[in-house]
Amino acid sequence: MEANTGTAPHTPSADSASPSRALATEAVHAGRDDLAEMGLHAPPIDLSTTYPSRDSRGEAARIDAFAAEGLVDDGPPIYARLGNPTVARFETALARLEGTESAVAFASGMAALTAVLLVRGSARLRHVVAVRPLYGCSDHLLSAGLVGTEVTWVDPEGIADAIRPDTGLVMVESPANPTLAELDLAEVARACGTVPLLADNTFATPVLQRPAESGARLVLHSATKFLGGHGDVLGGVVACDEELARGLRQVRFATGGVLHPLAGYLLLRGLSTLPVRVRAASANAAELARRLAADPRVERVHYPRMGGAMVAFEVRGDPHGVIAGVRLITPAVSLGSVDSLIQHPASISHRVVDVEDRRAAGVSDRLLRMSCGLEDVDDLWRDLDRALGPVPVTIRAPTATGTAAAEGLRGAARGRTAAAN
Ligand code: MET
Repeated sequence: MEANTGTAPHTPSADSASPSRALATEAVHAGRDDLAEMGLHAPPIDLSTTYPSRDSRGEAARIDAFAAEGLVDDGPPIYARLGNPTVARFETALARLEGTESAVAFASGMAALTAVLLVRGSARLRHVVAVRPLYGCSDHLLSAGLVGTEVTWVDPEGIADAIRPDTGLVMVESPANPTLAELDLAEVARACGTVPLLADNTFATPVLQRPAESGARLVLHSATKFLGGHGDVLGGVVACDEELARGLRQVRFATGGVLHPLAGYLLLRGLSTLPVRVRAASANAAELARRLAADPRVERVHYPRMGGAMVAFEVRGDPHGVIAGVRLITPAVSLGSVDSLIQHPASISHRVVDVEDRRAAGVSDRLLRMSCGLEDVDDLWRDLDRALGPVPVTIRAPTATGTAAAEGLRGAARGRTAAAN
């Protein structure tokens, strides 16, 4: 049971006043700074749905403050939909890793994105400017206008011109799901002017990139992926300034897409190994990207300049055959686990995107997306090699096309990734 000690574990920025510490240190200590004082080592899990209080007048005032302004104080949360101390530890830690004032956690990445759209929409800023590709369900949520938004899709160069008086958000993902295309986030942020930029940082993680340092006001994660890291917890989180966080807490309270405390515990635990996992998985991905780029059965390889655990590649043969052929690598959607996963975006992660839009965004029907885990790289290659099938005698040598892909592969070929620097 999490004790309500007055150390405000459910105040997201509770330990943001501590001096700047390196990412590896924050990963294992942030969100846990009060534990020694409490006589604990492992973070406690608070499963309470409600919190007793004999002070109804005080609770009324606190509910007013929370509902009207998203304000959190040092007291217990009243009811689990307002907040939870275990979840707040994860929020504190993630905000520290992303270098933001606050973070607000949700039941999933899609619940987190929905809350952002609702916050902006409630200020009558319903228009969103977005750059493809995004994760398929993010694209679908915007395109279908399911929460009342209207989207204008643009190339990065078209962002400034697409902004209107009612634009409430610019949304990008870099490296993008699933093509791994990279954007210059500082340049994108400049093009946004005063409109908040939301950067989906799920693929990079704060280990490789901290979008807030480049001017993104909102940093989105599907926490299900690298933050959790073990494929056993669903969650989402937005790292941002406290002003936006208050709006997000109000929406979370009103709509109920809260993160379960056990998930909060697992995500906090996942963060402690995030830097080590991302670096090890990146080394595997860089090596596989290099081997794939040299393979005649592969048409094109996409690997980000910044490195990372994701690699995408277009096969000359049948992509479904590769999915059916892997034995060590798990043929499943999702990413960021300790074990390797592979999926066919046109069939799964980007199925809900209109086929023409999908192809125009570079998501070809022959594209496969692999999330590299921590296995031995030679075992992974043996599995991929077998799944790719026999080498036809007549086919050409592969090429790495696209500037990011080509640059990334040159980096990979040198055995260099951003994570290793
Ligand atoms: C339900 S499909 C996708 C899940 C996850 N966001 C992915 O890109 O793999």
